[in-house]
Amino acid sequence: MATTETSQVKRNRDESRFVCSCKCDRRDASTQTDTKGHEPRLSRVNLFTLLSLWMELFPRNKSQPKNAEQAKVSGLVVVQGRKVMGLHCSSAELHVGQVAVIRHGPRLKGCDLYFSRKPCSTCMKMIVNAGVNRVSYWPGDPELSLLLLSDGAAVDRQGQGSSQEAVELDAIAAELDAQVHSHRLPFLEYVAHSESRDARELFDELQRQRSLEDLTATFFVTDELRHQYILRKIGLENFCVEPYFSNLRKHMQDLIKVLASVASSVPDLQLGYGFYVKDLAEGPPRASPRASPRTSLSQGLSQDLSQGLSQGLSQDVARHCMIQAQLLAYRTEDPKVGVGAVIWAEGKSGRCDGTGCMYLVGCGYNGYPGGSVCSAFPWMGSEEKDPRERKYKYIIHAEQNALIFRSAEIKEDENTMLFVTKCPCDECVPLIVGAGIKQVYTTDLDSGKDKGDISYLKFVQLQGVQKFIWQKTPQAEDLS
Ligand SMILES: O=c1ccn([C@H]2C[C@H](O)[C@@H](COP(=O)(O)OP(=O)(O)OP(=O)(O)O)O2)c(=O)[nH]1
Repeated sequence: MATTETSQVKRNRDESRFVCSCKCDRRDASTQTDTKGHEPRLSRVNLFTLLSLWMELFPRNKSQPKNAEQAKVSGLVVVQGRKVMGLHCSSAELHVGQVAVIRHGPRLKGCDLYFSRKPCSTCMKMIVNAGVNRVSYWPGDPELSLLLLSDGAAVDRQGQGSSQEAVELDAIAAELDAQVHSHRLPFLEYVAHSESRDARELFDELQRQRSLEDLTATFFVTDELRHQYILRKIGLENFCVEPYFSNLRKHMQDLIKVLASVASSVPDLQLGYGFYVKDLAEGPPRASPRASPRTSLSQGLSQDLSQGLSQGLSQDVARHCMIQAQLLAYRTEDPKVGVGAVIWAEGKSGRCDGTGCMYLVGCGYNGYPGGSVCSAFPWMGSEEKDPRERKYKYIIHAEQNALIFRSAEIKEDENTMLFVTKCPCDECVPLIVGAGIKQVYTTDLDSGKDKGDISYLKFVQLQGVQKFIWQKTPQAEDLS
């Protein structure tokens, strides 16, 4: 197994990074910021770490029985090279490591796995034997929780680390969190159009605060002694030493803050917004606010599809997927606007995953061609007079990258759904239709605009693909 972590941990356990990824490509090596006055961006490692934490929170059917061993739900991101192969979470019956083995089997060879909790030794032995390149996990309470044990005796041999195991966290650029909240965030921008300033600020603060409290309670071990105890038990005793311990906790808190800001940038249903078929005159919205994820996802869907209709996802699943896309947008290489896209499909089988029968098809963000040096490309927008200095001909759109780097084929008889943080432009609409995507979840803020280099005219006329547009719920609309 090609990993040089043991020596690198020592060299890199400094203020900026705990473990250096020795396989970074040229651009990835720049981590949080780019060279041309770009806004700070998330590093690859931080993106995958945040996605794994977020996957742990995939909306689950509340009536599902608890895992018999009381294992904590975990999230997982499977990455091969530049491609995200899967986003998973554990189910009532299976740990997320088992889900990975079932879903990917031999395809795990050479992959990097990002877990939201240190997996148990049973999962770890299978994963390592599959030939993975690296297993990275969030250094909090592990899957087999040590916080649940009254006498402190670990039931699992948590400390038995393999050489592929690593904790990978990059320092967050100081401005990133502020930027996450001030950036042209499409969903908050929509709110800004429709609410008074006071309502907006209150709204914003409420969401963010609530989100931060919930995420901290889930992912952070507030008590330092407990945290040190956990680190020792899971084989990370080196991180208990200062200044590494404080740095580690600071990195963890910074990442949780970013996740809270991103999550609160897609306000939830309680605040009166959701994804609905746009023209309310067409009848009641098809995405039901109260439907549980699995009921609206799986029941009767193929039947509905054969009639050319689908109910749409439950609001909490749709919002969850949009936040995945919003996280991806923070890897953008466009200095002005980050766009993220994820494509999920609803399979006919494979319910072992905590995501039910939903599986990831692909994901992407807007950026310059892979493997290139982005400073070689023009990066100005429409404000630049010289067309040769504008970015539009070079940047690959989020939807395009999601299709190019997809890890699964799009099947005609399945419901395939695109979640994209910006209204698809005229370059992307034909790709969406041609690829066989059946539903698009997005915002239509740009819809109908023609900016010359880029236009957004085709989406309005798009037929045969259901459009779920982020807007006020019909109930909130009635009240206003
Ligand atoms: O379907 C789409 C449409 C656009 N983009 C990306 C490509 C490009 O990186 C950016 C262009 O965004 P916009 O249309 O907002 O242009 P701008 O020049 O950034 O902003 P402005 O509206 O000020 O002209 O968005 C996508 O990824 N997918």
